[in-house]
Formats: sequence, C-alpha cells, structure tokens
Amino acid sequence: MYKLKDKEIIFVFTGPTGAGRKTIAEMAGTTIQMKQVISCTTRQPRANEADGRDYHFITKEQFEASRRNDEFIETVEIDGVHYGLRSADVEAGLQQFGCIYLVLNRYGAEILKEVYGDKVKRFFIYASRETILNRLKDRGDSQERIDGYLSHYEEEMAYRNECEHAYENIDSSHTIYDLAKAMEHYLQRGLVDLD
Ligand SMILES: Nc1ncnc2c1ncn2[C@@H]1O[C@H](COP(=O)(O)OP(=O)(O)OP(=O)(O)O)[C@@H](O)[C@H]1O
Ligand SMILES: Nc1nc2c(ncn2[C@@H]2O[C@H](COP(=O)(O)O)[C@@H](O)[C@H]2O)c(=O)[nH]1
Repeated sequence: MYKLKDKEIIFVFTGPTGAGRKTIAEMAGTTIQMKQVISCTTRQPRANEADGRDYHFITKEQFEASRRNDEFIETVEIDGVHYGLRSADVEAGLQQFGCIYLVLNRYGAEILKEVYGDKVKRFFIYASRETILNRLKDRGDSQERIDGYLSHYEEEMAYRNECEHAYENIDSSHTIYDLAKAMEHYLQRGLVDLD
C-alpha cells in the first residue's frame, strides 16, 4: 500500500447525495488549489457530466476486470450501480498534487479512513431531506432516481458524528468560508484570504 508522505493529505467529502458535496468540494478545490481524484462508475453520465472529469464511466465488464486485477482501494454497489476508486489514481494524485479530495458515500469514507488513518479528514456536507428533494428536482433528476437517492438519506446522515467536520450546506458561500478555514488548518499554508 502507498504510504502517504508528511505533507500529503486526503479530504473526503461525504453526506447524503444531493446535499451539494460535489459543488462544495469543487469550490473548495479551486479556493485552496487541490485536485479531485475521480472514481470509476458503471452508471450512465448525466447530461452535464463528462468522462474523465466527473467519473471514469466504464462498462460492467471493465469494472469487473479492474476488480479482478485488484485495482480498487474500495468498491460499492448502490441501487445496481458499481462505483470504485482506483489505488493508482489516488497515488498519482497525491504524488502530483500533495493534497487531493474525493467524494464518496459513507462506506467509502470509512474505508479510506481505515486505510490512511489520520491522513484522511472527512467533511460531512448535509441538508434537510426537503432541501435535497428540491435541489434534485431543480437539477432535473427523475422522480425514480430522486426516490432512490433519498432512500439512503437516513443511512448517510447517521455517519455525521463519525466525521471530523460537518456543515449544513444552506448558503454555499457560508459553507465554503467555514470549510476553507478548517482545510487551511490542516494544510498550514496561507493560501486563503478569509477577511
Ligand atoms: N448551497 C446550495 N444552494 C442551492 N443549490 C445548491 C447548493 N449546493 C448545491 N446545490 C445544487 O444542488 C444540486 C446537487 O448538488 P451536488 O451535485 O453538488 O450534490 P452531491 O451531494 O454531490 O450529489 P450527487 O452525488 O447526486 O451529485 C446541484 O444542482 C447543485 O447546483
Ligand atoms: N464508496 C464509494 N462511493 C462513491 C464512489 N464514487 C461515488 N460514490 C458515491 O456514490 C453515491 C452516488 O453517486 P452519484 O454520482 O451516482 O450520485 C454518492 O454518494 C457518491 O458520493 C466510490 O468510488 N466509492
């Protein structure tokens, strides 16, 4: 297993789907200059998603082949869709950027914490069920897909107290402000002007 160097750190964004984890993670990524390491998935891309930017969109056969080759740190199946994070992608991201972030569900977050211990800081981003419902409707997700995501809401929310930090994402600029302060603390470098 890859051993993280002193200054290398992994931020994991987790919480219920639709709370705004990707949005917040991306904004934080720009603010503090860290890069996302994306997962592989067998689901179809959404209209606004691109291969290699949001996910590595792969077939079930490709996913199985990667799993057989032991390429994944962890995998999960959610509502019939496979997701997996490749060890080589994490290692390359760390070597290139020193600080990376991931967006995972609670099971992925837990495995990363088990594998990399104190080098992993988990940021739990959440919103009320009603807020999420409205955001996903506005995003244009089908009712079937929304129901699927919301069926995991309580299960994901139960992970909140396990995480190092938790933020209710109502106003994204407030969330980013608080989050950047915490991240800076870990990074110990003055890249963000908070005043
Ligand atoms: N603070 C906010 N206020 C209003 N809308 C928001 C806020 N944060 C995110 N959104 C919107 O909510 C929707 C879901 O956000 P996002 O994709 O970041 O969530 P997620 O938790 O990563 O879920 P998923 O894994 O389904 O993408 C998006 O359309 C996004 O623009
Ligand atoms: N444990 C893992 N969870 C992952 C991974 N990649 C994404 N996810 C999480 O799955 C759900 C559904 O994602 P969506 O993009 O289809 O809405 C969400 O919670 C993601 O964060 C992974 O490699 N491992």
